[in-house]
Amino acid sequence: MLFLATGSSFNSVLSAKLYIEEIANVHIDIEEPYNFNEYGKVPNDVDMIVAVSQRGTSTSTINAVKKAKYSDKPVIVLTSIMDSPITKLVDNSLDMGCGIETVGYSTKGVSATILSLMIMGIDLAVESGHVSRDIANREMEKLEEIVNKIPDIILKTKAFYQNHKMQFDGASRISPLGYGPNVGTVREAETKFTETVRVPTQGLEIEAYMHGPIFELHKNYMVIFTEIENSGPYDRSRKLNDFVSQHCHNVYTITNGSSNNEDILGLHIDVDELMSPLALVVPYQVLSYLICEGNGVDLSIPVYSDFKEVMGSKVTW
Ligand SMILES: O=P(O)(O)OC[C@H]1O[C@](O)(CO)[C@@H](O)[C@@H]1O
Repeated sequence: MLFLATGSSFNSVLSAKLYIEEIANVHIDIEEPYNFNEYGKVPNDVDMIVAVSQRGTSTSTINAVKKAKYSDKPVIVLTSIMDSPITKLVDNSLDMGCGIETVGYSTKGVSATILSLMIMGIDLAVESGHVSRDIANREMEKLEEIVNKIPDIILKTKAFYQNHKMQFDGASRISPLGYGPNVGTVREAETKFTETVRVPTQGLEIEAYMHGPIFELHKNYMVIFTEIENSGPYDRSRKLNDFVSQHCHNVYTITNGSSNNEDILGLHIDVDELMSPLALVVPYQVLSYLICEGNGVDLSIPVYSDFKEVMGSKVTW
């Protein structure tokens, strides 16, 4: 499958990619739509192209759908606005069901995109005979359990922020780090912090961080690890965490596990690693909001009011 998505939608596909690949036994490529338009080709072995655009107005994703339609592959759209411009280009659009994102910065849309994609993966797995209906039902229950935990995750994140308010509000550079499916989570942390908090942020996979970016580490910067207990790379992430902590005063961890360490936000949830971005993205969203509030960032005032018009990055309708 080839996915076309940008910004938070790209990050959401990246967050769900490993789960879909595992449950439905498919391979997924994700392309930035602009790059696809300028340089891309649809590989012969692609069976389906899925364009993801929450609001359905991103110019590059719309143009990518136009180009994708020249291939002989089916093209579908996943969006939250079922009469948005992108939906006019295809016969089949799927509603991610979250409605209009009133805050302007993709938040519930990210959770809805990740959840919709995981449900699509389960449906695909059943339809292709890769898993039984019983297994699919159990997977759906697991997703529901995560969604039900979101209010508690929000509360825990708020308490964690209050304990470290000075550090979060004063952060001058943030490096959210993760691995596996949570590379999508930390990419979204990067998008959310830069869009809203507006401090330099780079979300990276732990091993990629070791190959260059770590050398910018300063004792006053902030590093946030994103960890799933008992996952394959967990020990390696802890080891890097220990190393980084020797050189930086503000090192925190967001984990599904529990901890008495005040620098660890333990969500205390039982979650499959491949589903975990659905839960672990929430603390980053809440922290973005709280830091904005703490720093007096008024999100209703656009930073560059003429940007979209000058660059044509969104279509108006
Ligand atoms: O999913 P959409 O609606 O195509 O938007 C993609 C991205 O465009 C933005 O709205 C602006 O770049 C981001 O907030 C968002 O992640």
